[in-house]
Amino acid sequence: MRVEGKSHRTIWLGPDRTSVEIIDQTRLPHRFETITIRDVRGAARAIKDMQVRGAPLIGVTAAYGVALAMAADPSNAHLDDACALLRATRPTAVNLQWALNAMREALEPLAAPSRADAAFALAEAIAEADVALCAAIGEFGRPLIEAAAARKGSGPVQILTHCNAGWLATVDWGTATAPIYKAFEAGVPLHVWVDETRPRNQGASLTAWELGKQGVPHTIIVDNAGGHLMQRGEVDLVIVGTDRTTASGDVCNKIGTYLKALAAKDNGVPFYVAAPSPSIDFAIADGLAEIPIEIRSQNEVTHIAGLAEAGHVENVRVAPEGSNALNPAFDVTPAHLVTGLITERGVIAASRDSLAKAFPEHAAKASARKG
Ligand SMILES: CSC[C@H]1O[C@H](OP(=O)(O)O)[C@H](O)[C@@H]1O
Repeated sequence: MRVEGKSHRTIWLGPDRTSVEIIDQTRLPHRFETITIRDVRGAARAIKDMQVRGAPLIGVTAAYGVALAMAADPSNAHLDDACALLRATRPTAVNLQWALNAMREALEPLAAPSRADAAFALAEAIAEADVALCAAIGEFGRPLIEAAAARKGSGPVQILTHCNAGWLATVDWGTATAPIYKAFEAGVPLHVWVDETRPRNQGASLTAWELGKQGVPHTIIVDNAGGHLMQRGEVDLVIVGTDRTTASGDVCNKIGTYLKALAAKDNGVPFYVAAPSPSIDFAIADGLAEIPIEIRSQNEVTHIAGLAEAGHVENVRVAPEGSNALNPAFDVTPAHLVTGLITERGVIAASRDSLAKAFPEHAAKASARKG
């Protein structure tokens, strides 16, 4: 998307084509800083420390990480080590596994000397495919917002979103924000309620920054205000992202998503999930039982990142010394609470049959693997 008049993607090849540039998202919204990743360890660190985050972008960064590894040492042993290092960074977003499997399947049959060029080409193709997937999600999701505007008759469509499933979480457009950007560009009057999304505030720090840069009207709210607004008719629809959606339509997303889905169900508010196919795990059905939930540092709960007077970003303690904290980074929204999945192939029901019909090749591949 455009930032300060320039078109920006979240990840791109360095000028020497043997390094990768990323936006350091831990510095936003206070500082727009890019960093250069020169090896697979740098890629792994960027994912684990959430300098890059968001399911699609995690997958793309891992793909480039494998390419950097092949540039250093294209041996089978190093390919295995690189994939293991990247796989261990964050467990929940299935895009990471999807990207690593795609890289491995493409590279293993190749002779070592040709692997680096092939790996960079595939990583770039995965990045470009993400842009197209998200743009398609935007086009299929836009009519949902237009229909809400028509139902309202007057006033902006009130959309609530959680965490950051914006262009910062992908290569461009975002997933949940893609329909918002497309509708906004089409002139649909809209306003976005931005869940701050504790503990890392991806909403307040990233989604609000994105929307502000694109001129989209928005208001930051505390996570616990969403149900209150829905009860008062202030939310026309909810659109969120996903880190892993199962073959039966269960949706794993940032912690707090499930509570928004419950409030939406109780108030008759449509609850949509923007779900590109690399974020769908066709190999599993039961999200609660089968999706690994990342448990992150207690410090993310006991401290909050802010901009010090001196201009640097620092963590400030908000909890007493000695208090424990538990920090599950994701939760699972069961399919029956999901109004629809906005995919790159259309808006579909959150059900096994709909997913298998929309993505028959993926369902067949998963079924064949099960034997
Ligand atoms: C477009 S998927 C973005 C998805 O990823 C976020 O998690 P994190 O910031 O921890 O990577 C959040 O669950 C978003 O919905």
